Amino acid sequence: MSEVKVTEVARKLAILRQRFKDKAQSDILQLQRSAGRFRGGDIQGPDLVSVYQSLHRLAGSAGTFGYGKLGAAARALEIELKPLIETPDSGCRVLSQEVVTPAFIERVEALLDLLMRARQGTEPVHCAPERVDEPRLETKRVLIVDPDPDAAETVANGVRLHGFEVAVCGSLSEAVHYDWSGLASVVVKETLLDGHAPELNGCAGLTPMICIGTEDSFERRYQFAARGMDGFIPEPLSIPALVDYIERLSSEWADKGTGRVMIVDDDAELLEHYALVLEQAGLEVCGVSDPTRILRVLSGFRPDLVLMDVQLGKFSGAHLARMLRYDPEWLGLPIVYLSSEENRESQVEALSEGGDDFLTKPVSDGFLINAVKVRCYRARQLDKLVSRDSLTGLLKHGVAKQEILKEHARCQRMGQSSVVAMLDLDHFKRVNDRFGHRTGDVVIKGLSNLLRNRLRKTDVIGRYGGEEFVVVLPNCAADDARAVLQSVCDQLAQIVFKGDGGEFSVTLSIGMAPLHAFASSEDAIEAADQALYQRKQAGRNGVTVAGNDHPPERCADG
Ligand SMILES: Nc1nc2c(ncn2[C@@H]2O[C@H](COP(=O)(O)OP(=O)(O)OP(=O)(O)O)[C@@H](O)[C@H]2O)c(=O)[nH]1
Repeated sequence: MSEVKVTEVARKLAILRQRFKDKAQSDILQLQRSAGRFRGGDIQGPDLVSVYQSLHRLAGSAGTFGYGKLGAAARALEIELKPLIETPDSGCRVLSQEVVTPAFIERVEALLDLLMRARQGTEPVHCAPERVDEPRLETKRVLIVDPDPDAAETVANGVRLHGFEVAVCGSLSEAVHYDWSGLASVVVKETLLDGHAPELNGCAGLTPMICIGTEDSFERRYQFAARGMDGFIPEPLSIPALVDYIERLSSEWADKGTGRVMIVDDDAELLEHYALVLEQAGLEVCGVSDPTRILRVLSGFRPDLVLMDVQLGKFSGAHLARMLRYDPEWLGLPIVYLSSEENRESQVEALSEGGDDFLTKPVSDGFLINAVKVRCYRARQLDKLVSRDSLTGLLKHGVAKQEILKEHARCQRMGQSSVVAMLDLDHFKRVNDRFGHRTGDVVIKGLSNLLRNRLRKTDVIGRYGGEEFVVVLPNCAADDARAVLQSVCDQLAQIVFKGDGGEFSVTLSIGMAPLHAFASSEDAIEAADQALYQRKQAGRNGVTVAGNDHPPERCADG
């Protein structure tokens, strides 16, 4: 996040803090009026309830805005008052004499002092956003650090064929001056890690670092881990295996820093505060203050996680959580209550209705960021397990078809053009027969990685069957799609794979069709499949567009 943006966030947080202070002051004045009545022996049930609610609000929010002592004092009073609120009228009258003592009333009156003292700066206030510099990854650029320029260039060329931009450095001191932001990985030759490697101090956590080396032993691996390496890959180096490693690490890292969070809280200042803090840490946030809008917002925003207050005016967060689970689509959605409820029994009760966890208010900004990121990360990993193919990480057949259906509907609605394409590796059976199934798997992963890197983030890429893939290029004219898909064929053909029986390369056949031009997504897929069949008939290795009158040019059969 830029300095300007950090200052802007700090400015907004300061405004929120002032709003909280004004509101808290009027709440506390109200509390003092009630305390005055209590002193005169006028202790009424409704008055007690409203005092309890004000204390509860202060206890939950004051800490977040930097008034820790005020929050703690309100919390202590709230806890003492709670049994009174839960006791029937007759018992309440007896109990109130024991609880609402002169000392209790004095403590209520002293709340204003705690608010004012903080204003005069006698209470340290930690309200500025805690800066959390997260690595923001684009999985496109790789830095190779190897003192041997020829070896470095060979690796770089291999990795480039998989769709990455690659830069090369000869030493760590040169590497640390390179811009690491947005790197998918830094690949380091093992010899550079012998000795102290002080250049790497402070680099851990910036971007995934992978070591390549000849000696694969416990001692060596441990040494690399101590130097901050996130991965190790032994030589002789297989470029597809290295690319696969880079893909895996960079996708894990990218997931760690991101997430979509929906916050449901009827306290406007708190809601805005949480949203600013989380957005500043790189999360996408959608705030909902009116619980009746939850379902509508959920469908549009599709969060990884919901943070929900337990009491939202007349609505109970626990009931809302139960209601969300009516829809199978939201059965797996993690719901975390953000509440000042500390009582374990009440927490368990709320959890049993459909929530997954509790974060007790007030939470520090840093704790909130980490707690949310960890939960978003887990939710995304789980979602991947369900919707993604385990070998390639691409969308599974059914999920891909759903996405194509959605894109078809979008095209119809917006009048835009998109392209659907079916891709099939050529003579793949021969690869398996000659080099074995495991080598065949490396080829399938190689093509998946190439597709991920060559296509846009918004494109749909699915594994349709064994060695068959489907892609959708939204908002793309047929000529542009054809050029991109042809370049995928060309790049794949240049990649050299290694198997037990020697080196080899593979080719790819593609059939494509304009998604928007068909009445249904099924029809468009069928047309792309027919075009793929034509390409296979006409010699494979290339792209055929559905509906082209003349048969495709015949290519040399791979
Ligand atoms: N290694 C590996 N092979 C697979 C996987 N899924 C399917 N296959 C293999 O892919 C091959 C597909 O062979 P065919 O359908 O005959 O097609 P082909 O040999 O690619 O020939 P053309 O498509 O006509 O060019 C079969 O040998 C399958 O076993 C997989 O996950 N891993």
